Amino acid sequence: MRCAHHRQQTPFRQEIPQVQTARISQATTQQNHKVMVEAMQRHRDGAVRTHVGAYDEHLPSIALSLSSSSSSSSSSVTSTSATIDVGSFPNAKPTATTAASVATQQKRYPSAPYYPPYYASHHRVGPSSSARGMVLASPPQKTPPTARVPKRGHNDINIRSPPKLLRVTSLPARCHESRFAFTPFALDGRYSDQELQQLQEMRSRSGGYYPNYCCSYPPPPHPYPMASHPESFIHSGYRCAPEVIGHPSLRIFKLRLPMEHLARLDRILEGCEAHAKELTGGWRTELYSLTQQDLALTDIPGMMDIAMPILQYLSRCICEVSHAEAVRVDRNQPHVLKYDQNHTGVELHHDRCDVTANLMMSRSHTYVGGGTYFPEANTVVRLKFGEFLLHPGQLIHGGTDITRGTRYLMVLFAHLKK
Ligand SMILES: O=C(O)CCC(=O)C(=O)O
Ligand SMILES: [Fe+2]
Repeated sequence: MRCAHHRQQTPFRQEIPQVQTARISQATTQQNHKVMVEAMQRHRDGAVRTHVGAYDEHLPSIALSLSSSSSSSSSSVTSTSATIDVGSFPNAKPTATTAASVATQQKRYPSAPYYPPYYASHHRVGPSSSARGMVLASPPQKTPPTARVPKRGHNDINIRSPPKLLRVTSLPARCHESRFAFTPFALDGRYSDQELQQLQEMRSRSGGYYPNYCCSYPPPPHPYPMASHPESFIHSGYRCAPEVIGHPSLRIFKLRLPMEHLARLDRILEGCEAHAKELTGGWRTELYSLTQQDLALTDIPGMMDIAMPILQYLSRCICEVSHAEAVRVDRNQPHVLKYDQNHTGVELHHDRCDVTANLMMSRSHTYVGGGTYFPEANTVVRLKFGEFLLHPGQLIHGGTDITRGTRYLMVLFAHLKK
């Protein structure tokens, strides 16, 4: 049965990597600010939340930076402040702050030349003289502010529609003495305030990525680690700690099938290839609209019996990482997806399910290229034989092209029962 909408293309997201690139390469220009604001306006509809007062480059696709500092000499920077019109958002009101995580950062890196980027008190946040506007600016600081935690509700602003950049001004500042700028984030509602704080925690670990690092970003003390709070769980004697890919809030997990199930993967592939030979279209079953070579195991006699232990294992893992009691799978699940020279990859899209499982059925030496690309994690995940990925179906991802060989995945679209 054809299910044209199961993988949904999301064209507005596809442009985001460009925005990211623009920010990395030329984020110090006013033009870039404009580009980003326009991008934000283009890509966001409905409720947009602008988070004022924190840098975060770990939201590459949703954090659109309007602030910048560029080295004009070894000891000075030019920072930019801007005016945002919030007059058209009558419901603008403060919400929670992320400053607690700034304090945590300071504790963690006490000797680093790290200045908490923002506190509400450094900004003049409030209606400007033009009644319709809100001026966000921060006076230079003579001394680095000490860690302190503003009350919740200081420096975030909720708005109902995208902000409008009215004016950008450049202000001189002394490096390591002050820092003033701000960063509106456009958030799409999937992030809670708590998650925002976690995201904020990661900011200083990406030295080099953000162009301002020269001034106040300490070098990362260690590479971006696995989850700070890895979720581990036990299955039939197995202790399994999923590796977290990207930021934990993205909920991308890499796991492995137990060894005893691996041989089943080869048997399933043999069954699929034999079955495809019998079909007029071969692998071209038109099960889905974006991926082009898929076979539903339910259509191949005997296959579900072989796949059942794997399916159960995947389901249990999905339950564990999602805190769900049970999973329900769609029709045609699991299915096997084949990439070869006729179908090399799949564009950015999201899957119409709560959790997607992608299980690698090919050995790494049998193909070149290929991987699961998550723009929000800025990562291409390459699985080894028997490894599988769990990710929210709604998280944008794509399959990067293979350039040689054949890459098979077992894919499961799952819905959670809580
Ligand atoms: O090729 C991949 O790794 C991703 C496949 C995918 O996104 C899908 O099957 O929906
Ligand atoms: Fe997908």
